[in-house]
Amino acid sequence: MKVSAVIPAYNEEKTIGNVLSVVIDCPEIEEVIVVNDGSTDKTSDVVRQFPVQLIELEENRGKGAAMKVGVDRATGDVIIFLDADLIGLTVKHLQKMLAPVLNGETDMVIGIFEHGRFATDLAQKVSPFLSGQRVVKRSVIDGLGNMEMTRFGVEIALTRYALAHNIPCKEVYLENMSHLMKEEKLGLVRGFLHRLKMYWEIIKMLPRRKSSIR
Ligand SMILES: O=c1ccn([C@@H]2O[C@H](COP(=O)(O)OP(=O)(O)O)[C@@H](O)[C@H]2O)c(=O)[nH]1
Ligand SMILES: O=C(O)[C@@H](COP(=O)(O)O)O[C@H]1O[C@H](CO)[C@@H](O)[C@H](O)[C@H]1O
Repeated sequence: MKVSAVIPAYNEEKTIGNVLSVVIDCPEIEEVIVVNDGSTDKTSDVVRQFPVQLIELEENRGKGAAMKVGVDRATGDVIIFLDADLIGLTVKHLQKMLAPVLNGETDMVIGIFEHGRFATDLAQKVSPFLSGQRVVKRSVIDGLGNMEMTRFGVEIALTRYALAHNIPCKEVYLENMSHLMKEEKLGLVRGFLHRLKMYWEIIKMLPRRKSSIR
């Protein structure tokens, strides 16, 4: 099975170089596609220093849309999605995530931070289904109709789709990995406001409760 990496990136000039230097060293990954989701920093300048494909979106369209654009360009049967702000990524992490799909054990893998940093470990312990580190068979993604609308709800949408269709899914632990938090990127106040917006985008993808009014 051919593996494509799809990396959505919005203002990640500080971290995307380290992520790409590891991803291009992973022998199982045959193509790497970065989708610059309307960044206003030097994300694209950094990406151009690597032998990867770069797709530029003129405006910010949200994470789910950036991922969909990347999937549409990708030619692999298996897609590994990675965030561009990872800290501590290694080739071993990538191989640990890829193995269960490549050996036929499962159709989706979710990578969970472990022993990285307290705050990011805790977030993923509480809500592992939000993690952006995923390996997914293309056939699964193709079934998800609304990916481009989901923004930060994309992971919940993927997880819900897998549950609804009995698609096998496995979690693997990614030791000593973390990511930059919104508050670290944007400052406490702006970061927190962006966090609230993200939670709203996630909530919108949750199933609606049936009305109790008869
Ligand atoms: O509108 C957005 C928001 C985020 N991202 C990317 O999605 C990944 C996960 O985002 P994260 O949870 O780190 O949120 P952020 O802190 O970037 O808001 C990162 O690679 C971001 O650059 C994106 O492509 N478009
Ligand atoms: O960990 C979380 O609470 C959020 C927000 O992370 P930050 O610490 O604000 O970067 O990030 C996760 O959830 C997002 C929505 O599902 C995903 O898109 C991210 O990949 C994931 O890291």
